Amino acid sequence: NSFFCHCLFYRDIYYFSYIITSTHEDDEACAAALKDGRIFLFHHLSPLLQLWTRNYSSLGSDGSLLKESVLIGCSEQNQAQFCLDVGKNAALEENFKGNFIDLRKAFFLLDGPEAPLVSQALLRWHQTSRFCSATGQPTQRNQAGSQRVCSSSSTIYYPKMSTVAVVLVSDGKRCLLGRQSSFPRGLYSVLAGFCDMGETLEEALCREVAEEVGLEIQSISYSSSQHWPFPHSSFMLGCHASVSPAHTQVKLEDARWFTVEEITHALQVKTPPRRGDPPSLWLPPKPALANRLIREWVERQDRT
Ligand SMILES: NC(=O)C1=CN([C@@H]2O[C@H](COP(=O)(O)OP(=O)(O)OC[C@H]3O[C@@H](n4cnc5c(N)ncnc54)[C@H](OP(=O)(O)O)[C@@H]3O)[C@@H](O)[C@H]2O)C=CC1
Ligand SMILES: [Mg+2]
Repeated sequence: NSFFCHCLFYRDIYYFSYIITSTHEDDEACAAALKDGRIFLFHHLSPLLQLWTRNYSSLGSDGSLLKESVLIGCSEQNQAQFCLDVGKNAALEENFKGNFIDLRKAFFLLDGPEAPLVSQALLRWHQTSRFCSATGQPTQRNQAGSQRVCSSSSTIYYPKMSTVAVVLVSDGKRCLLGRQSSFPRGLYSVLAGFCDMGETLEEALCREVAEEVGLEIQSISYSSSQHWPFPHSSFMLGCHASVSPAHTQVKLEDARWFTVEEITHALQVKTPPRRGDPPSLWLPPKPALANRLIREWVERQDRT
C-alpha cells in the first residue's frame, strides 16, 4: 500500500512538473493557464492577505497588468498559480478586501503549503533584472516569467538563488539553537550559513558550525529542503548532525543547549512573547524548515 502511495506521489510530481515545464516554455499555454489560474497579489513585494477570491476584473480590463504575472507552479488540484506585483495600484487593496502586509509578518500568520514564499523572490528577481549586466540593454521576459533575455547579446537570465546549509545539532540528549540580535525577542533557531563557492554541503555545515559555535560536528544526515525568500532568494538544505557529548562547550554567547522538555513546551507556544512577559523560548513557525528539523529531533528523542 505504501509503495503504491509512493508511486502515485512520484507520478503526480512528474505530471505537475511536466505541466509546469511545458507552460514555462509555451507562451500561449501560459496565457491560457492564467485565465483559470490563481493569482497571489503583492504590492511592493508585500503579499495581500485576503479570503479566497477569483475576481481579477479590477486588474485591468485590457489584461495589461495580468500579463505581468509570473508563473509559480501548480496546486495539488492541478491549478496554475501565479504571482503579480500590482506596483502603484495599491488602491486594489479595497477591491480585494484584504491587506498588503510585510512578508515576514505574513509568514508568521500563514500555515501550510500555501505560503507563497517563492513568489516574493521571483517578483524581486524581475524587478532587479531589468537590464543585461553585459550590455546594459533592457531585458525582456517570457510570458511565464521563468527567464529574461537580452536581445542584443542573446544572453538568457534565469532566477538566481543562494544555497544555505541549515543544521540541527544534537549531543544525543539536547539540541543546540542560536539567535541573532536581529531576531524577535525569545526566538531561537537552528544554525545556518551560506555555502561558499566550491564547497560541498557537508563542508559548509562543518565550517558554519565551527565558525558560529566552535564545535566539530559528525554524522551529518540530510532531512529536507526549502526555498526561502529572506534576505533575497535562497535554497535551504536542512540536515541533522551530532557532536560528541564530551565536547559541547559553545563559543557563541547567543547559542544554547535545550532539553527535549524545553523544546516540547516551546512547540506549544502560539504567540511570540511580548515586552514585559517573563523570558520564554519561541521557535520558528511551522512553514520554516527549522521548525521541521526541530520536530524531527523531538520525534527521534521520543523513539529512544
Ligand atoms: N527556513 C529556515 O527555517 C531557516 C532559514 N534561515 C535563513 O538562512 C539565511 C542564512 O542564515 P545566516 O545564519 O544569516 O547565514 P550566515 O551565518 O552565512 O550569515 C549571513 C551573512 O553571510 C554573508 N553572506 C555570504 N554569502 C551570502 C549570500 N549569498 N547572500 C547573503 N549573504 C551572504 C553576509 O555577510 P556580509 O553582509 O558581511 O557579506 C550575511 O550577512 C538567513 O536568511 C536566514 O533567514 C536560517 C535558518 C533556518
Ligand atoms: Mg549563521
